[in-house]
Amino acid sequence: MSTPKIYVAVVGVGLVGSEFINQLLSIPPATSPFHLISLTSSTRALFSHTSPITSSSSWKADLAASADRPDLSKLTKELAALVSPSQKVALIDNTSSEDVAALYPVWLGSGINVITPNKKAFSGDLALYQSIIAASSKSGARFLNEATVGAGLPVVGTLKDLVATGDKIVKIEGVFSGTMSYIFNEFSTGAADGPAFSSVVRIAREKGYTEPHPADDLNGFDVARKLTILARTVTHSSPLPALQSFAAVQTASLIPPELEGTPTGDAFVDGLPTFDGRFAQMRADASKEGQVLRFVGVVDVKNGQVRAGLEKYPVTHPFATSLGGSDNIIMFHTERYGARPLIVQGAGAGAAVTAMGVLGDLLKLV
Ligand SMILES: NC(=O)C1=CN([C@@H]2O[C@H](COP(=O)(O)OP(=O)(O)OC[C@H]3O[C@@H](n4cnc5c(N)ncnc54)[C@H](OP(=O)(O)O)[C@@H]3O)[C@@H](O)[C@H]2O)C=CC1
Ligand SMILES: N[C@@H](CC=O)C(=O)O
Ligand code: NA
Repeated sequence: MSTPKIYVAVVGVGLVGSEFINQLLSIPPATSPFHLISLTSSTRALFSHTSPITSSSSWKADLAASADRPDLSKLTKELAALVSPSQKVALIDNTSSEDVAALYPVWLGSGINVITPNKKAFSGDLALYQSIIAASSKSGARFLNEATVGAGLPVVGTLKDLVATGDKIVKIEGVFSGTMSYIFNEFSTGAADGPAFSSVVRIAREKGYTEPHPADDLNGFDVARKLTILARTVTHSSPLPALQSFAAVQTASLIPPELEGTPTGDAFVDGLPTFDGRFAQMRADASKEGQVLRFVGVVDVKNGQVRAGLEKYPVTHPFATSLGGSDNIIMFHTERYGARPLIVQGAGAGAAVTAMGVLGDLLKLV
């Protein structure tokens, strides 16, 4: 008897969610190990496990035409009823919602596997993270979150493998934000002048690199969340204390105080040009010293420190010479790798590479 196809439910159909659905549906149905049975946006829902969604050209219109409103507790019951020893079910959270993240223990406890690029659950309150781990180990359902750090780049999986095989992590450092990478690769090249800061932020947003609210990138919280996810992954094998939340990371925000609390991303980006002069001055100062600006993060396991901020690097440093676009670069300094760290580098944001990371995780359930 052949294994039944895995039922897949998607919550969140924005940039990453839409691309994920299209990548999933591009696997030929005859060979696909998945049945896409449910879609939930912030306003509409579709559930159809007897007649799965197969068309990448019509799912958006079908969802928009649905009379059903989103109801995650109903969805939970419907999915839990499908779980059996021979039937796997996966919920893909493609939102950045804390409310959705808070449901992971319930889903995992019901045997529903959770796959997500959403950082909130793994970098927020330690109690939520611990209840996710407990629910997963009790039911055997898996949570997979490769795309939470470095988008599709193999960062979380690499770290898990290093830890599981007994290597000792000394330090993880690098450029962890696709948005910050793009901004500073374009803005600070070593020259004394260049494009306006606000204009590169606007382009990063148009390219789909930023969080739904770009202030969540510029305040350093997105990097702090990624560092928390990595720090928690190494904690059980190191002297680094488990971070209570990403808020415990030493983070230097780039948000002008006057723009703190700006409610919408549009208003935030519209308000930035007023402060272009401040950023231009920082670029000119770095340039005078033969340096560039880069926003970096460090999980210093040996010294028990986790921090993120804007730093200056010589124009000859790899952070200045080898990064382009939304590139992330992550260096794992470990006992086994010695003086030459294991390095992962490549695009660290954008819908296509992030959705690939999510789909890659889903394929691990097969
Ligand atoms: N973009 C990127 O490069 C990367 C993104 N990520 C992560 O991927 C996730 C998605 O990002 P992205 O696609 O760019 O963001 P988007 O804002 O484009 O998409 C998020 C979607 O989630 C929807 N949503 C919010 N709350 C709910 C809810 N309760 N139920 C159903 N849908 C909901 C939003 O709807 P509405 O707009 O109507 O509120 C929106 O369509 C985020 O967690 C982000 O951090 C990770 C790595 C890289
Ligand atoms: N906004 C994030 C998206 C990926 O996590 C980034 O810019 O890195
Ligand atoms: Na990744």
